[in-house]
Amino acid sequence: MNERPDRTGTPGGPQPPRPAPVHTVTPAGHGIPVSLRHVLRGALVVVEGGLRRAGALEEIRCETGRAVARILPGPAAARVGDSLERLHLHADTEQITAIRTDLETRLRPLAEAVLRDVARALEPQGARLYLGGHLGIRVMPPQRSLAGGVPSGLEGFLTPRDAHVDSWFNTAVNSVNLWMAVGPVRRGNGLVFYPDAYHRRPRHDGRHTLVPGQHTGPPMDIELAAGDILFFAGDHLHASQPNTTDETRFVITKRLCLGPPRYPRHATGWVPYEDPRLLGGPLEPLAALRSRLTAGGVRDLLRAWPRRGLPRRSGRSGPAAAGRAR
Ligand SMILES: O=C(O)CCC(=O)C(=O)O
Ligand SMILES: [Fe+2]
Repeated sequence: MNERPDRTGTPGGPQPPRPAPVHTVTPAGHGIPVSLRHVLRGALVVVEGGLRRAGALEEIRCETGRAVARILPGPAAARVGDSLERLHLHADTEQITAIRTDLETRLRPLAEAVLRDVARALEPQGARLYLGGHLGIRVMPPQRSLAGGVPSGLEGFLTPRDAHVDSWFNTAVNSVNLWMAVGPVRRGNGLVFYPDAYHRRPRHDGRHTLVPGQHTGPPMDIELAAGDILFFAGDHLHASQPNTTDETRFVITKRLCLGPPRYPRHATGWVPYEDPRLLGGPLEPLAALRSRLTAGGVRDLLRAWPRRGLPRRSGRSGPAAAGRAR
């Protein structure tokens, strides 16, 4: 049974998650039939094989294989081979952490290309889309294999992140999460959602912790095949499922905003979203301006100024530069 840290106000204590209701769509020749409005109303939508478009899944897995070969001794890397799900059998926690960190740099251009491709392929949304600077490389080994000095600050990336809403951190409230399965996601190593809590604005402690005792409704989990992309509203209450399976779970996350980003007043950070029309041209340096010229963007400048002067343009360059949104 999956044990979850339980801050949620489920009467009678923690309940095992039930399968979440998801809408499954298949990309067709003309594009990806997903309405982001529907997602922002709370729907969980799976785009079957979305990451296989343009061979992205294979490229990501190959690049990951190269990271494994750079960090593990030859024989261990050979034993991992194509089976990234078995990484924890041949790499210790420190090595997995190093591979994950390496991938934050190596996979960034590819993940950005996937996001641009998906945004282009989506059915017309009736509003401009903005591309999030966030990149999440989420390599989650089975809990029982994590040993020794598990580094802090990697909750949601290497170790489980408790129930949260993404905009408590740095994302916009109108942001949609693209949770892209690089390997299979099982019940027992994925995400849990609390759909009843969506739109109820669950209270948090001012940082990233849910105030206990609130009604969140029952937890629901999901299963994905390698290559599937789950679209969900980042402001769904959700949590990592502590990995009780025998497989390392590997997911990459990017984000899209429907319309100009709106940041909540009490966010602890800020992440840029870029106007794709300006990317790749002379106006590219202005691509994140729309998200900078928001109350959240200005608050972030004021927060950052005394510490490090004016920040650079955006989080697109440099590993984990935009701060890690959860
Ligand atoms: O993958 C996980 O365990 C956490 C994911 C998450 O919180 C997110 O994508 O916002
Ligand atoms: Fe999250």
